[in-house]
Amino acid sequence: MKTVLISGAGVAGCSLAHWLRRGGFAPTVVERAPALRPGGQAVDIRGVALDVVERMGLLGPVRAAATRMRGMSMLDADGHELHRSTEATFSSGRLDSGDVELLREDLVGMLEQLAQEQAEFIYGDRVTALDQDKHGVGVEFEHGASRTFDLVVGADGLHSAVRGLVFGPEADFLHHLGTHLAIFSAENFLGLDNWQLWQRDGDAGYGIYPVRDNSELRVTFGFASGPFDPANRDPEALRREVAERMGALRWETPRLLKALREAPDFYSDAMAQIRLDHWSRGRAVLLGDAGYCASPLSGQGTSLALVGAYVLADALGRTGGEHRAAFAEYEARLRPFVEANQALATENPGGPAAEESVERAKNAITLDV
Ligand SMILES: Cc1cc2nc3c(=O)[nH]c(=O)nc-3n(C[C@H](O)[C@H](O)[C@H](O)COP(=O)(O)OP(=O)(O)OC[C@H]3O[C@@H](n4cnc5c(N)ncnc54)[C@H](O)[C@@H]3O)c2cc1C
Repeated sequence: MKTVLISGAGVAGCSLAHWLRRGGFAPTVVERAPALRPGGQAVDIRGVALDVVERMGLLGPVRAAATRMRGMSMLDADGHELHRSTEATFSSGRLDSGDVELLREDLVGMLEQLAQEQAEFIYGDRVTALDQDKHGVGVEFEHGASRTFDLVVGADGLHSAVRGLVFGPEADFLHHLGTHLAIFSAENFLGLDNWQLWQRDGDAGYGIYPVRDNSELRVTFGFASGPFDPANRDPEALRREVAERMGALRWETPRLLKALREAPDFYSDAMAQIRLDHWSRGRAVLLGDAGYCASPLSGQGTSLALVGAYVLADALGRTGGEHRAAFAEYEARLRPFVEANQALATENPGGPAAEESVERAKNAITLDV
């Protein structure tokens, strides 16, 4: 049985572990965090990605966990309502579309549970060195003993370590989109009932919505920023920087600042895309945000990860694990889909992509060849 090391237990890594096991491979997932990572806002599953979820047997649970937003209000800098909509929200698009929006942590929990039954999971460790030859890939870990695998997959997100080890420095592939995001939870002190608030104040603003039956809020704070310095990724330094930027805003900022300081699930990153000419080198291949992050602005990062995992496992299965042929097929099938979805983030700077573009992009691939 061919062995595959997957770096990263996010949407991409957990999905791939499931599909590889079903295809007769032996996957091992190594995740840097000590346990499943909570936090983040809601993510969207759209178009072809819903078919993938259905083939995993998860469409029912995913729909049951979907957010139930009724609409949204846009606010001015002092919190006065400028406009409201019961047809669409910024986070999920049209409310009558059939697409699913759910909390990232709920989706990853379901995917991890499915994969856990079949794959080896190692938490609290990470790859530190890779050494490929024609027989396999020698892998060194920060804590565990060295091992050899037939293949290695980098599914370790925007700042992928596997990409760094195999392809080179992040700065060569990361395209900053000019904004930085921070996401954290708060009590529902605004009394929101399945209703989103979006507020803009100059080049910064909040997106706020209630989750878990309105029992808590997830707050997104976005602000214009220069290119992200990958070296400066200490979470507490980021939290201080975010607090400083939030301090310039009016409205509910004092209470939001208190929530930011106390939040156990603070997450922050640059809005950026990853673009590479090739997603594989030898026995190593990239998947999801690690290889082709489209940024939260596209609304399609989760769907790309789900579809990418399916296509990669399918290609490996049909080539009997012959990685050169499989990686070439994976890339040929997936690249047009990736490009159509990355374009959603840049088509209308400062606002959402056109509905027709989203419809086209979310279905720009067929699962069966
Ligand atoms: C905590 C968190 C919150 C997020 N919140 C949002 C959100 O609110 N909205 C949104 O649109 N997108 C969010 N994202 C990004 C979104 O999940 C992805 O764009 C999308 O789901 C694609 O998933 P992925 O599996 O490729 O990458 P990710 O979801 O980023 O998963 C990558 C995984 O790899 C792990 N990892 C990182 N480095 C290493 C390493 N060196 N070794 C081992 N493991 C490693 C990470 O801990 C993570 O579990 C979030 C990501 C994270 C990690």
